[in-house]
Amino acid sequence: MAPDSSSAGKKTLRFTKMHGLGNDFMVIDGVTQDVHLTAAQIQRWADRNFGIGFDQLLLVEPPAEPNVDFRYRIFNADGDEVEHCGNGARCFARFVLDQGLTHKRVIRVAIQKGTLELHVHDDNTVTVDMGRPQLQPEHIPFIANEQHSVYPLLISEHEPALEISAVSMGNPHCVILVNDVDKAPVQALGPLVENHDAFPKRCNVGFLQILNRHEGRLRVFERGVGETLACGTGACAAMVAGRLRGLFDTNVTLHLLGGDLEISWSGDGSVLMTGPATKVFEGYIPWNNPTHN
Ligand SMILES: N[C@@H](CCC[C@H](N)C(=O)O)C(=O)O
Repeated sequence: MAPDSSSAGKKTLRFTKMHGLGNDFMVIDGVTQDVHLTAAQIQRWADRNFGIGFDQLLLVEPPAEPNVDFRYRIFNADGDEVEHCGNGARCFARFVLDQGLTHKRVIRVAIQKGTLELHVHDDNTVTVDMGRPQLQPEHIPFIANEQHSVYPLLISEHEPALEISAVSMGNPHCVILVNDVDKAPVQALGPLVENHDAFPKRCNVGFLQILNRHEGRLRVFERGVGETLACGTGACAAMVAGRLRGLFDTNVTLHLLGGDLEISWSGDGSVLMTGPATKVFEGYIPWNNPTHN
């Protein structure tokens, strides 16, 4: 019998552990469970030694507006709520189908900024319409006087400025072209760029190696997490950066540490992302609903 997961007093919370190419998630059904989370609680669960361990926590809630099926909220491992998560969106779609929360194969979901449409295919991959990239500096946000596809970013007085692209996929991304991702200084540069003054809301930092017009390799140092095995919004931002520089065609396969994503962008309109979503296990965790203390 399942432990008592009712939300009155000190009980348990039902969750599912999932991943999209190794970018891993604790996914919580906030439709049938009454869930209120604190940043400290999320940090404890995210801990890979003392908690469940994950890059992001995904909270699925009933819709708050018409014409959408659900609302889905995203929290980084550091407890901050963020705007968007591409790998998480695919896992969200699999989750609501697996849990019987919907039978639809085309699902509309509200995120912090706007609405996503997700298509679940027969092979269980999911295509997500990730929306239009935003390039105006004030929308990223990025400090610059005018919009360019490449900006100089000074990290140290003693080093030449980095050449970066700044892209919002709803969340802020900085994309740096490198010759070989295996040798990219991800751990050294990642935190410096993530917290650079030019990105007032911090940023996710992508290191992109172009292989040819249809293929690239990508590593991402994620805001609020560190390097992850894959980043869906990061892959879309890398596609946009590569295309703005004239280096990618419309359909590109991006090889991430955890596997491949297919990204399409015509140079205008929405970016489409297709990839897998995998369930690992379901569990219950002791939980004291903070609103019932
Ligand atoms: N892993 C994600 C992105 C999650 C949010 C990101 N760390 C941020 O702070 O914006 C993805 O697959 O897109």
